[in-house]
Amino acid sequence: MAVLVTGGAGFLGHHLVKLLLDEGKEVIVFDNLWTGSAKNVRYFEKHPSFTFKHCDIRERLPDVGHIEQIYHLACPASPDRFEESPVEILETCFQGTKNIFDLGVKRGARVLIASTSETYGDPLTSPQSEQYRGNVNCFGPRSCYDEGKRIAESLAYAYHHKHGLQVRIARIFNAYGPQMQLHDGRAVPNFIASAMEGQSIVVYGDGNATRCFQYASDCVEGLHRLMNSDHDSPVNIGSDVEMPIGLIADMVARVVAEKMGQANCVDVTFLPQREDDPTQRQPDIGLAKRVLGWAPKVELEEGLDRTVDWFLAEKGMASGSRRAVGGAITPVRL
Ligand SMILES: O=C(O)[C@H]1O[C@H](OP(=O)(O)OP(=O)(O)OC[C@H]2O[C@@H](n3ccc(=O)[nH]c3=O)[C@H](O)[C@@H]2O)[C@H](O)[C@@H](O)[C@@H]1O
Repeated sequence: MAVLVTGGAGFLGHHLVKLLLDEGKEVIVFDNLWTGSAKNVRYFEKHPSFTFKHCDIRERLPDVGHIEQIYHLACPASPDRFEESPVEILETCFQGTKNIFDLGVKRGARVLIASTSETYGDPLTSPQSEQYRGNVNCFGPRSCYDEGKRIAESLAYAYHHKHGLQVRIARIFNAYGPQMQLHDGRAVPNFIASAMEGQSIVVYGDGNATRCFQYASDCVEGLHRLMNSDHDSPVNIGSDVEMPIGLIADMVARVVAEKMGQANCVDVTFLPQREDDPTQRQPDIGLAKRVLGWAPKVELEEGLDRTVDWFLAEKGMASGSRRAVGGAITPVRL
């Protein structure tokens, strides 16, 4: 079976491509390497079932033969990019998604889109179930992504009803893991980068904003199960273990210091909260458990351990033996 992955050179794309190749699929990747990496592509280039097409999904798409499924992941996902390239992100979410849906109709392929917890905006209720309609600011620094992903979901609904396209919608909550860019801008790689470089970790706000981080392999397993399920309404894919960001910063500082054999952790600096940054986020994953038989397996401690090992290896800084670490850890209230 041939499967197309848009954004397959990105962080989640990499893990998904690996899973699909491992199960014997023919995989074609579309990526313009905007936020994805050539290194992620090189990793697979010798695989006989892998094809890479360097292209921008906002433009005319390259020809592909028979494909049965499309995982549509292509879009920058770091809030830093939202501020740099809002127009391009909106174009990707609307025109890019529309081009992919047209391809899905032409080829009779099922399309799964990577939507997001950001469709709930700064939620007024917690945990967020798929029925919650969200609290999104349509005129702010995050709106290109939040509204972009909401229009992508609307397009999925429209194509399903007008053209009979088979759609699957995954609302992904805060994924992290190996293959992220060190300077991606999201919390986990930022915290690891600062700790590895011996710099203070920057936390926006008072450290009490919460997130639930899910490890990459859990996330792509959820996407894969959703694609192969009968469920055509949105499904939350995330961990439901909620933690304050300040505590995650402390955990990262400690893991990096232990692995680098340092006696003290880097400290944490608090800067003002960013505009429209959600203060509380936790998915209700009851639906994913029921209809997909899926729940995340990798605990945060284990996932951070593996992720830090990967970043250290990438930088040629082999992980040292772990030792107890002292130093100032900023206490955080939940
Ligand atoms: O995965 C999701 O559910 C969505 O949320 C993410 O947005 P956000 O939750 O803000 O992700 P991060 O940038 O990792 O930030 C998490 C929290 O850490 C804080 N943060 C981030 C980076 C940093 O250096 N310091 C810091 O305190 C942020 O202000 C925020 O409160 C991104 O928008 C998307 O990748 C994704 O669709």
